[in-house]
Amino acid sequence: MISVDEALSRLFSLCTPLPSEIIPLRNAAGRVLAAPVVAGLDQPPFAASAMDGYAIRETDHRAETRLRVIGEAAAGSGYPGEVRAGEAVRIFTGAPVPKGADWVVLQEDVTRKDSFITLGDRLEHGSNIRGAGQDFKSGDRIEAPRRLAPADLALIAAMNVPEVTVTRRPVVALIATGNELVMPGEEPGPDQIIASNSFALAAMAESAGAEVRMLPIARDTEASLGFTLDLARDADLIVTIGGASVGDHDLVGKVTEGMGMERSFYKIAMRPGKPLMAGRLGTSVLLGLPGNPVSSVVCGHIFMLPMLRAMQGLGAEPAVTRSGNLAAPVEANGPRAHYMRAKTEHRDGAVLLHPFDRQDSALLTVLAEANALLIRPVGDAARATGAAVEYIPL
Ligand SMILES: Nc1nc2c(c(=O)[nH]1)N[C@H]1C(S)=C(S)[C@@H](COP(=O)(O)OP(=O)(O)OC[C@H]3O[C@@H](n4cnc5c(N)ncnc54)[C@H](O)[C@@H]3O)O[C@H]1N2
Ligand code: MOO
Repeated sequence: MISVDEALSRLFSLCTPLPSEIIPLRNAAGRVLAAPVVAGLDQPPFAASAMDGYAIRETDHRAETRLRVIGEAAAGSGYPGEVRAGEAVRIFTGAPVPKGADWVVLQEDVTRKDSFITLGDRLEHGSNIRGAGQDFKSGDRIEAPRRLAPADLALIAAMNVPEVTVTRRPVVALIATGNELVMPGEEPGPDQIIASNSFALAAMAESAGAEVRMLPIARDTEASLGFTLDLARDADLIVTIGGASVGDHDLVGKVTEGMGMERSFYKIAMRPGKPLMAGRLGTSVLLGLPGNPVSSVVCGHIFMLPMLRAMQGLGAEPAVTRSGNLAAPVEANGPRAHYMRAKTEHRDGAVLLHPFDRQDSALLTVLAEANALLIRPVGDAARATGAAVEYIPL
């Protein structure tokens, strides 16, 4: 059995960044930038007022000065003339500051009578002017790769860039396997259960930017599995669920190899997740997850999500880990790295981890309560309350 790190590094070597495509900015949320975005203008393009008030000269910004109002500047329609000493232009937030003016006095700080204003006796500091290009300048860049967050979309829009070059979404084909499975909403037979894992895995893959195809459940026959795998041929990543272990009905390894899969590995020193398998099948990468619901989802976090990020050009990075402290003692760990379902508690600036008592890899109720995977390294000794540990936030 290879280690989790070795498995991940073999998986990364199967994943190459996908080609890029140009898409409208409106559709770019969550996509990964594949080419830099270059600003087409300065922002703001002109010195702009940050407040509603009066544009004046700084030398007139003196308590109780009286100034003549000579015109108005609003957002979208500036004042065409110049502000001279002793003059003011009524100005609104976002309007270009007229020539000659280098200060905006707040309307709250003046009294207006007819076409004159008188500044108060207590004046605020600060010019209330946003300098041209103070946010960004023409030619400034947003570098790739970068997953586009909502604020990035606003920034790109402000740069006057209506389309972006992004990495194509990885196409993920999800195949649940097993005679015992029926889809939610169907009537299970006496020996059957509901297929559940695919729903978590589909949601996870989609949140990582993938396009997911949930294929029909494959039955435990070579013909059914072969037929369903054929439907997945054009996917970038084929994820099978179940049928990975050593039972007579665990056919994924046999069938995929019969179809020409070059196996990269089978079985890893991980709990849950031991019977993980991977390889290349035609132009796809195949990730064979164990069927136990928790095993498949944990492997989804540790392997599938980093693979999807690598395919989108975000580099070969494992799941993010954080440091915390045990809120309860844990027993010594065995020969497989254990990813224990746990819940975090924030206390006095530290993160405390409460591992769940029940760690059976079939317990979806526990998984749904967990927000962390507490990592127990291979052969780790028993640890007392307070011991420093690493965890993966879920
Ligand atoms: N003799 C051995 N038996 C087992 C071993 C072993 O080393 N020797 N490993 C165990 C471990 S660890 C795991 S993990 C499981 C994984 O087995 P499979 O990948 O072959 O999974 P299945 O047998 O198909 O299913 C396991 C379990 O999960 C249920 N399942 C499967 N798919 C789904 C689904 N899509 N949604 C919900 N539940 C699903 C299935 O009904 C089984 O109960 O093998 C151990 N056995
Ligand atoms: O590897 Mo299995 O997932 O321990 O239950």
